[in-house]
Amino acid sequence: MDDFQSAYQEEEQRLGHALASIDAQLQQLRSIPVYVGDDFTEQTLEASREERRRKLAQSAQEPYFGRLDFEETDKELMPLYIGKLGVSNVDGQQPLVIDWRAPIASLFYSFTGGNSTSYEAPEGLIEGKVSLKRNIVIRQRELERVVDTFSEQADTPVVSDEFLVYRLGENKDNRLRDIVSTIQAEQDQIIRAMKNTALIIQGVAGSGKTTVALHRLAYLLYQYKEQIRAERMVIFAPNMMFIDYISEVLPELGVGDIQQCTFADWAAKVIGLETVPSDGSLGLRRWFDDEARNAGSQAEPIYPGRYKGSIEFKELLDDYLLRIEAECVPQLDFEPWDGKRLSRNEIMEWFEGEYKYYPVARRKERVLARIHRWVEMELKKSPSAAALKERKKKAQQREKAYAKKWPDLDSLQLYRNLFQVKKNADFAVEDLQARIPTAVWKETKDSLKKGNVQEEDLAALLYLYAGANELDSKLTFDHIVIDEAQDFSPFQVAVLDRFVRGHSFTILGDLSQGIHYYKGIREWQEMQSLFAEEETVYYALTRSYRSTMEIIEYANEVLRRGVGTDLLAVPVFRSGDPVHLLHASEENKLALIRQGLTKLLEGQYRTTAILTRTLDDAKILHEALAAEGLSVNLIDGEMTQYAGGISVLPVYLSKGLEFDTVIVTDVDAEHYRPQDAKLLYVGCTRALHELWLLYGDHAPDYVVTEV
Ligand SMILES: Nc1ncnc2c1ncn2[C@@H]1O[C@H](COP(=O)(O)OP(=O)(O)OP(=O)(O)O)[C@@H](O)[C@H]1O
Repeated sequence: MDDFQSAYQEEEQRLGHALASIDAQLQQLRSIPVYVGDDFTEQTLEASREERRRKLAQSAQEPYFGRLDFEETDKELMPLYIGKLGVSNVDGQQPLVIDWRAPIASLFYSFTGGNSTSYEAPEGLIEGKVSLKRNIVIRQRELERVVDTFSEQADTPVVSDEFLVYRLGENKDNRLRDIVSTIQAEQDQIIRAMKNTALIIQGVAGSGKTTVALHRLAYLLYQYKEQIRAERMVIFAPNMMFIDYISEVLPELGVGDIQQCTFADWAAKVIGLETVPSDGSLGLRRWFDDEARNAGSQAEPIYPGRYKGSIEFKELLDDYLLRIEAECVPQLDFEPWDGKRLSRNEIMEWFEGEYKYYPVARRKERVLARIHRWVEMELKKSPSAAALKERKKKAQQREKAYAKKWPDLDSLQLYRNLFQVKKNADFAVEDLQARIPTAVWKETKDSLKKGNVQEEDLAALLYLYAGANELDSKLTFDHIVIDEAQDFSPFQVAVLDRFVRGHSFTILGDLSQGIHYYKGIREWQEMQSLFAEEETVYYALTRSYRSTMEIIEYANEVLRRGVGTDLLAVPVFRSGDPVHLLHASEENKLALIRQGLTKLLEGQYRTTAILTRTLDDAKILHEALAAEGLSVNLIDGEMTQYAGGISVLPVYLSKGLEFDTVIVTDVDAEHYRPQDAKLLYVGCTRALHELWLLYGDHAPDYVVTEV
């Protein structure tokens, strides 16, 4: 019997033993009648039994995916079996399967060869030696595959990528999946990083940023179970379709209830806007489809979105908030009835003294309540019942009138005041206005006048809200994930920092995919500088797991030529077809697209994207393909679900997604301007196995047409 056969047999036996133990525990739990009564203690016990039943039933299908033989210094060698959920043996004394998030399981991911290794446990650093790292595929209780990625016995004992490459070669369906069995060391480091840190992650396309962020949430919930709750964690994602695309990973990891939304949806809810400002799809269209808007301009223009997302604007609002506080109390005494007076000085004393540490809207509320109490005390001193009645009536009217003299501290009203939308401003703002670029000021004022709030105004509105009001604990988070963070502004992150405890952020993105030039960041330093040095850690992920080597090398060349960046992806050694570079004309375009669809139509692949430059192009192509009898989905930015199969979409909406094959159409100078290299890079890097590029007569300089 060779080594492989004996390993397989050994694992088959061990699997039988593990399944028998899990089945026995499950049976025992199922034999306990389900409690349906009203006793609270019994209900709690029943809930925990139900949770165990659910977990054991899940483990009974695929109990583990890896084995690590670890010999702790001066202790016996222990084969550790690692799975998505931890399971003890029948008597509950020994671990049968170790949860992938447990400290010791980190060895499975961080071990990269060598004689000694260590891991961080709650009791300190544990040292020892690894003699075997084995990947085990179990599907529906059957052992399918055993691959040793490290063995001390091997001739060249190094950790190999064999299993990873096997996994990456699989076809994907229309959902992102968990990667617990193949998390790489550099990804593991991010997943297990300390909770109270603002992690900033620059990761090349396909480096697993989104996936890693989702695994990190599962890890944090496991590691800090006493301190955090799933409902108080949030993922900010670019659109609802993307949220649908990632929706299976967390349930696969046994995690539910984490909030997932766009920043605009969440912000509009907090501020109480009736409609969510149109983001993305409309804004993007205007920008990407309007060639004229950029033509010829060399210097960077002032983009209102960049300005309103800047720390400079935040600082202006800090000054504005100080002004609001200083000018909030009306310049008059309060007279509940003739002859009785509460001076403004006294009112100011309350406002500035006792209530000083409350946010201004709360202070206003407190002061008005105090005035009301003062009135009631004074009323008691009335000389007669008739006088009391008369005074009471007057006081009621005057209290109302006096309250109206106070400014409206609703954040939208404050913002409108800053842009002088109202005739009689509550606060003097001329000096502040002078600091806002005129074009931005005018555009914003016009838009607010029409009753419109734009997406780029949301950070400021939230900031005014958070500055003026006491934040309800229901509004604050235990952890915030920001995906595609290169399209976020520093101000957005700064304002989110007000809504999270301990700067607990996972901020991920890729500057090479920063296609929303009019609002995103240019350097990660713009985000890092928001935090003190000890509050933030920066990681760079450079290995790309999604695409074949051929695709990554091609996409890298686009970046090298078009952007001159050094943020290039390093491929995992997985080879596939050369990139299909085809000259296309209006006449043969559909025929070439059909060629690119072959494997999907034959059932070998499950997803193909045809990427156009604009939404209008996508609509036209969608119609043409549908007329040929193909079943094609048009993705237009308004969709909330991603169905897989053949999709036609503008390239800018493909961000974050991936497809077995990608066909990029219209790659010519008319559709791709010199500044669109990043956009093309995004398109190319969506492909897992095949990339087809249909270029026209005049391809931009950054497009290689021969390989
Ligand atoms: N360690 C890993 N093992 C197996 N697959 C992995 C691993 N890391 C990432 N992947 C796969 O690589 C692909 C890309 O992952 P993901 O979408 O999370 O990357 P990303 O960095 O967010 O990409 P992009 O910025 O290009 O949208 C996914 O199919 C994911 O399953």
